[in-house]
Amino acid sequence: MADTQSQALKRRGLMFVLSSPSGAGKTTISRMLLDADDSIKLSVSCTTRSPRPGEIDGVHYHFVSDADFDRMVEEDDFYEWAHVFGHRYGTPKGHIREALKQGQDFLFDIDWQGTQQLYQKDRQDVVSVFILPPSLPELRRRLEARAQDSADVIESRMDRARGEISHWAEYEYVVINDDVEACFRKVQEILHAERMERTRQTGLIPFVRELMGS
Ligand SMILES: Nc1nc2c(ncn2[C@@H]2O[C@H](COP(=O)(O)OP(=O)(O)O)[C@@H](O)[C@H]2O)c(=O)[nH]1
Ligand SMILES: Nc1ncnc2c1ncn2[C@@H]1O[C@H](COP(=O)(O)OP(=O)(O)O)[C@@H](O)[C@H]1O
Repeated sequence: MADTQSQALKRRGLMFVLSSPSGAGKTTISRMLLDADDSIKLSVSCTTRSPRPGEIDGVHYHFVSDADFDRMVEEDDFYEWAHVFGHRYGTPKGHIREALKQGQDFLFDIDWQGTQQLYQKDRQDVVSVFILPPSLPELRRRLEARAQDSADVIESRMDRARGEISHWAEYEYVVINDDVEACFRKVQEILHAERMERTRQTGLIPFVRELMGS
């Protein structure tokens, strides 16, 4: 039987935010979600940090110079931006607002500062999820196993982890990333449930009118 709700009813898109201390697994979970779900697109951020091995410009980040970032700030091209780990990161405005109206969902891998800015601008469209590591020693193991940062960068990420974790209660959902598959399924369930949230389903009013014959 056709699923009327997912096929026919119009829906406003949502801004699905994943935050965590560095190394807790938000990039891994984001990639699993993007692979599994054609209806959500990554909001590709700009950053002044250098690419890690395997990162592709325009796919994982737009890697920009300090001067380019300055120009984008001046021209008001960012939806939100913040200083993180001595670099700047920002969400380019692009066509996000227009696309949300058309029902497009966006995934944001951003920190707590960016999440606060989205809350202030578009609270009703934001669904926020904080990913916690099972323990701090495990967080360190993951940063070391990722093997993409020098020892002093790992130290500085560990130093900042407590500060980032202290923002956990500003998020609507909190998931512990112990087993990666289990964590992914929980995050996916949150996304599926939030798509059904009544006020996002803009097609419900005409549907119910017709259902009731008025
Ligand atoms: N506010 C904000 N934070 C961002 C943005 N893009 C990435 N971040 C955050 O910057 C932090 C550092 O990201 P990254 O250098 O990729 O390291 P990671 O934490 O190991 O993935 C993470 O907390 C990201 O969520 C953005 O556009 N805006
Ligand atoms: N549940 C998990 N168990 C073990 N290793 C994990 C788990 N989730 C992620 N990892 C690994 O930990 C490292 C950091 O994950 P990553 O997704 O890059 O974190 P973040 O984007 O939050 O910095 C990666 O090497 C990743 O493969």
